[in-house]
Amino acid sequence: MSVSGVQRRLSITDIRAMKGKQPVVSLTAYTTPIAKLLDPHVDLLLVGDSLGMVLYGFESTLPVTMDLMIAHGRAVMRGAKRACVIVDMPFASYQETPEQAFRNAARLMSETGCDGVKLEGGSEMADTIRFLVDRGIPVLGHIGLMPQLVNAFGSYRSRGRTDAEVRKITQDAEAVVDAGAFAFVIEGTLEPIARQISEASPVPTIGIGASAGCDGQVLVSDDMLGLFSDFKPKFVKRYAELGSIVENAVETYAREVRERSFPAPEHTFGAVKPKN
Ligand SMILES: Nc1nc(=O)c2c([nH]1)NC[C@@H]1CN(c3ccc(C(=O)N[C@@H](CCC(=O)O)C(=O)O)cc3)CN21
Ligand SMILES: CC(C)C(=O)C(=O)O
Ligand SMILES: [Mg+2]
Repeated sequence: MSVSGVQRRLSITDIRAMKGKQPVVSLTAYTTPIAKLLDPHVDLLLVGDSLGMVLYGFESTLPVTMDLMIAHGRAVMRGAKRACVIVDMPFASYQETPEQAFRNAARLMSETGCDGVKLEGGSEMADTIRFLVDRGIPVLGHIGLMPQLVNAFGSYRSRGRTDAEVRKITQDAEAVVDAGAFAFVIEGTLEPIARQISEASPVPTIGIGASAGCDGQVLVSDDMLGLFSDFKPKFVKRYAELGSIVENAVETYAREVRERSFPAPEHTFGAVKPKN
């Protein structure tokens, strides 16, 4: 609560201060109604570029644009009263130069009102992260499996299986922390490495497919709610089966329309009483 008594959203300082104290609870949100439902229960709402695959049916996150991220960022902000809101920087909006990254990150911040941005990359993005942080844009890092690199890696296979990968991920964690990230996502990484990185990190790590060794967890909401099932990675736990619930509801509706039992008199304006 602020002095005015109006409830304020958690800041990036609040999130960073959770290190060593309590787990950071995070889920993705792309729309106002879902943001409203999740907001009271999570610390951080992530407007992920996964929306390209989940909402738009793209085969990867690469076709996602700045305009899409801004539209969904604005939608989520309208539903968030308590949670910190972070918006993903889409592919090709930050990799060119730190200046390009600043221009686009600043648009995400000013046009959505979000609290910070997330970008994928380790040591190769450290200068960019530092450039943004120094200019007032909080950055959530993202290392390990980086979906925007799917064409370079050829798959969404978990990371940390070779000594070279372990060294690279460990260096990436250090680089992202040194560059000033307030926290970072570790995706698709074997437990021992994720645990070791988390123990060494002064800022919270937020895992997805990266074990309970991380300081917090994030999942794609549609995955954990059973709404998205084009693929089901090993790390997803289904907390609900909303897909089946939707199927059953639509099946019943279709049957009732075909047998003319819907709409009933209670759904009808000026209903004509049946003659007996
Ligand atoms: N709905 C959704 N959930 C996600 O977690 C997610 C997205 N979309 N889009 C962006 C990336 C892509 N992600 C993915 C996509 C597929 C697998 C997957 O199928 N993993 C397999 C192993 C694949 C392999 O070995 O080649 C698994 O069993 O976990 C994992 C992460 C994670 N992110
Ligand atoms: C799953 C999270 C970390 C993400 O980057 C996304 O949803 O795009
Ligand atoms: Mg993402």
